Order: sequence, then structure tokens, then C-alpha cells
Amino acid sequence: MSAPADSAQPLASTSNDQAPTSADITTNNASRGQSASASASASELARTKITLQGALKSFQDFPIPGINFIDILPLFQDPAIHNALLRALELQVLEFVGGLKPDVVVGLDARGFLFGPSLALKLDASFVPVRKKGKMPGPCVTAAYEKEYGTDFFQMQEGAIKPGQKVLVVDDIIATGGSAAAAGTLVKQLGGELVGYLFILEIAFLKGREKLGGVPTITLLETDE
Ligand SMILES: O=P(O)(O)OC[C@H]1O[C@H](OP(=O)(O)OP(=O)(O)O)[C@H](O)[C@@H]1O
Ligand SMILES: Nc1ncnc2[nH]cnc12
Repeated sequence: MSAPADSAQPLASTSNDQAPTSADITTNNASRGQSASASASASELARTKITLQGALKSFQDFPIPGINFIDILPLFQDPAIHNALLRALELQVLEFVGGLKPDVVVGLDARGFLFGPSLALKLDASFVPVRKKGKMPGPCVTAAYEKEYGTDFFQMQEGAIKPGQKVLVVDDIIATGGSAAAAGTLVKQLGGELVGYLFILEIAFLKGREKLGGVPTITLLETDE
């Protein structure tokens, strides 16, 4: 999509141009013997995805030329959409991981902090942050990474995850996958069992999930722009 610099555009989607229908979403459930309540949840999830997709905006050439920046902040401006987002993430996790509820939700600095703690509460799990280098006290483990528009370092505090805890890593967007892969490395370094990744939006053409080593990865929405 091309747009004048600093001009917000509603985000169109590729695979979600045809917003997921309840039929799409229930396909996986059919073989598991779908209940009426699972079907209702799938319909609710499909409707919510359309609402969420419509609230996203994109900005061409931010933060550097050539990047089409997708802004997820509008999802938090309207309490109804914010609430729908959290409900959709919860449904998506429960559908995806089945009985394997995570013990810990790990959120990535900074946009993973916008919904990670709320989701952790809904799942009755702990919340643990991954922060950019130099923000947290005490001994930390560190990983360098590359993302779509630069390089950085992530850290976690030693002892923040207990060995063997099941960990779900959450963030707003997966682009190249560099940030998420670095977070996964830190989780494993602390002895956590990485059970999955969850993102609000996947920028599919950047193929970030290929960096995640086959760890189960859920994304609510997808775009190819
Ligand atoms: O898949 P990748 O190419 O690694 O990019 C995705 C990451 O980039 C953004 O964070 P950013 O580093 O811009 O930090 P912010 O949340 O503090 O803005 C985004 O919130 C993800 O964390
Ligand atoms: N295109 C993009 N839009 C928003 N956040 C991002 N993080 C990495 N790439 C991004």
C-alpha cells in the first residue's frame, strides 16, 4: 500500500480480505467433535477478527523509509474493542493449546506489555517481561537480535521463570521474527518450556514464523502489506 508519509490508512488484509468465516475456524474442531459452545466461540472469534482488522491503521515510511508501519494502538482506544481483543486472544489460546494452559505469559517490550498482563490474568498465569537492554536491575540474561527496522538487545531477569514452567510468548506483531526468536532463546536459557507464541498480527510476507523453530504459533490477524 502506498500512502503519503504520516498519513494513516485503514489496514487492508490479504488472507483476511476474506475475513475468516465460522466455517474456516470450525474446520479444525470438526474432527475433535465440536460442541455447540465451541461453535459459538468460533463465530464470536470470527466476528471479532473483522472488527479488530478494521481498527488497525498503517503509516508508510515510519520509522524509516520503506517500512509500512502497522499501528495497533487504536485497538486500545475504544474499551469495547480492547475488551473484544482480550476475549479473542483468550479464546485463541484456549482453542490452540487445548488443555495445555501456560504457567507464564512472557510479553515483549513494549507493545507486548499492552495486553500481556491482562491476558495472563485471564489465563490465571504469571506475567514476566522481556525488556530492552539496561532497563531491569539484577542479573539478567541477554540476547542480541535483528528486527524489520534495526538491531537491539533483549533481557530477562534470572529466576523470572522457574525451570520446567510452560511459557507462552506474546507480542503485538511478528514481522521478521527476530524479536520473538530472541525472546524464545532467553526463555529456554532460563529453563522454561516454550509451548507457543501468540501475536495479534502477522506480516506474512516477511516469513517471521520460519525463525521460530517450529514452536506452535498463533496469530489473530494477518496482512501481506
Ligand atoms: O518481527 P520483528 O521484525 O522482530 O519485529 C517485531 C517487533 O518490532 C516491534 O517492536 P519494536 O522493537 O519496534 O519496539 P516497541 O514495541 O518498543 O515499539 C514489535 O512490537 C515487535 O516487538
Ligand atoms: N511494519 C511494522 N509495523 C509495526 N510494527 C513493526 N515491528 C516490526 N515491523 C513492524
